[in-house]
Amino acid sequence: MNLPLIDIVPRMRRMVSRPEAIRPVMAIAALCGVVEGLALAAMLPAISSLASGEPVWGLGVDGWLWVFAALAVVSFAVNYWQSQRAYGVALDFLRSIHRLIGDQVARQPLGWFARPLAGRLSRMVSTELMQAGEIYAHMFGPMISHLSAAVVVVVAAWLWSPLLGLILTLAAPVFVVITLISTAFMRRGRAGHEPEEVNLANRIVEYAQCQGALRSCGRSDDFVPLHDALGRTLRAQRRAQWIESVGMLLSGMVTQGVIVALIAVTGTLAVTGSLQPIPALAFIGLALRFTSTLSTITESAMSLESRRPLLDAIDEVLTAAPLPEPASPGTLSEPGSIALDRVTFAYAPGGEPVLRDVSLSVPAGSMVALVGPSGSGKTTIARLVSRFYDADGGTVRVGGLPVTEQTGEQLMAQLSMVFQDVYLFDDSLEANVAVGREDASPGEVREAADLAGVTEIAERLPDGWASRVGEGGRALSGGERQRVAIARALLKRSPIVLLDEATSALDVENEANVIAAIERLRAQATILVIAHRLDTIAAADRIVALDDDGTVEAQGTHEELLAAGGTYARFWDRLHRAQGWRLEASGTRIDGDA
Ligand SMILES: Nc1ncnc2c1ncn2[C@@H]1O[C@H](COP(=O)(O)OP(=O)(O)OP(=O)(O)O)[C@@H](O)[C@H]1O
Repeated sequence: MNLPLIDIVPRMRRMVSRPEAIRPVMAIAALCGVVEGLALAAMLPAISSLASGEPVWGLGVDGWLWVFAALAVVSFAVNYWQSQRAYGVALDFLRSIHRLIGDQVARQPLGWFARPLAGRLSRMVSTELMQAGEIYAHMFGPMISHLSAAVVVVVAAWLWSPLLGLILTLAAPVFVVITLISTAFMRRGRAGHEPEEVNLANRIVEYAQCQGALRSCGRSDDFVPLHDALGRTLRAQRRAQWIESVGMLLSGMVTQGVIVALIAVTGTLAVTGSLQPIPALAFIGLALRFTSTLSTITESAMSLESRRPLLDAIDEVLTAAPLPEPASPGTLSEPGSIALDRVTFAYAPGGEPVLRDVSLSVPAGSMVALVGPSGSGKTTIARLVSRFYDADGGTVRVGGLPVTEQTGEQLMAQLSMVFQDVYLFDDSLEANVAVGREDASPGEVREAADLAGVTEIAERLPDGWASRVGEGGRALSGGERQRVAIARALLKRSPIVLLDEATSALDVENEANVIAAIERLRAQATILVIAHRLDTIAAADRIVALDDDGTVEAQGTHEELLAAGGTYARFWDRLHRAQGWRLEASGTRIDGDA
């Protein structure tokens, strides 16, 4: 069991740009506590003086009232100073944590973003960081000042009367124990419902994203995963509330118990004559404030504990290890080429391999088509080439150098990715093409757009090149988005293009544009294409056919593979019949044998 302050403070020091500013804030908070503790302790001589009418320690009632007034002014000033400094640290945290998370995100391999942790990011940066900032602004300071006030009161009680000092000292460990127990209950409760809440948030996003599919099945009111997640979250919250309330109940009961015990002990001492009645009364007043200070510390510890899951999540993002890479770029022995040498890969560590012993080579300037049944690992190969993940066995080379020996920047400079789920920014059509190369002139942007058939899209849209494409590019069709991605690749002029052809049927115009754009890409880059269309497969210099167990079934030219028969010949035949049927049915038969 950990007292929150002990392990949370060092963790939070790593999240600010000026950790050295935290110590003064804590020191000032401790000073606040000292002043508060002195004011509480001054009750003993002040009440004694009031009751006896005699000066105590040279001060009468008036004198003690002045002491209280002076302490109140000092307390106000120190509290103000402390909160200003604490806000400064909280603002520093908010500024630097966004940068730290941003840096981490930029260093992570692309595969990291498929993990649930990445989904957690948006919730984290939108709401949870503010809550974490509150720890600096509102939690550390009061907790420390209450702690130091409690210490001052105990010391003052010892000085006033060792017997009273002993009584208060004995009460303190009870609160330490109760704080440990309550925070443990709180932690247990949170651990139960936090994962369910994250899951619920993911299901809500999924529900919003799959509205089209649900409505088309007439099931938009009945999304079972969301319903289940909601039920589980409610049950987990109820359970957590029970567990947390046990902690709070226990802490409340013990506080009351300690108060009663203090009053009983003091009363007994007064009755037996060990303590004068007036000092006993003053001591009871002090003891009441002392216990309320201790119980405030317990409450603060519990509030701090309630923030632990979000600190854990921030920590998990900040400590996520990027894929190892060298400090400086290596030398490329075969620029523009790709080679996989006996590559094996599983998404889950120790899980069933998705790729087994895959070897293939894409010489510079060639076009190689990857074909195979759904789930055979074609996209996974493209992901390993772009180092979304590292292979478990074998070597992936780009430009002749293993991807693990290249810096991320070096690898990305060689690649353009034109995948099916092309993401466009909510900006103009022109700006979306220009993303391909930062220093491209407007003329070069237009030229690339022209070659990829994007000019035709611009001419159709009401605002031409300035038309906004909507978030993710939703104002454009899938084929149009892919043309924009090809224009980016043409503009970037990277030596290698990884292309995942659209599986969905493109309209005739889009299809013709995409085919023409691929031809232009071919003139300037090596292309590794995940091919779904007859024309692309037939036009490739080489074809790599994968089997559904993630092995390479055969590779060679189209003619060689057809002549060899096997899976590829059957696959070709099926594709031929399917696409031939589709094109004839649309009334615009295009020769599928092209
Ligand atoms: N991020 C992931 N995490 C876990 N498993 C995955 C992930 N992505 C893909 N897989 C699994 O890996 C296998 C290969 O998937 P991959 O997408 O590479 O196949 P594919 O040949 O490209 O399929 P398709 O033609 O349908 O796109 C599949 O069984 C798939 O379920």
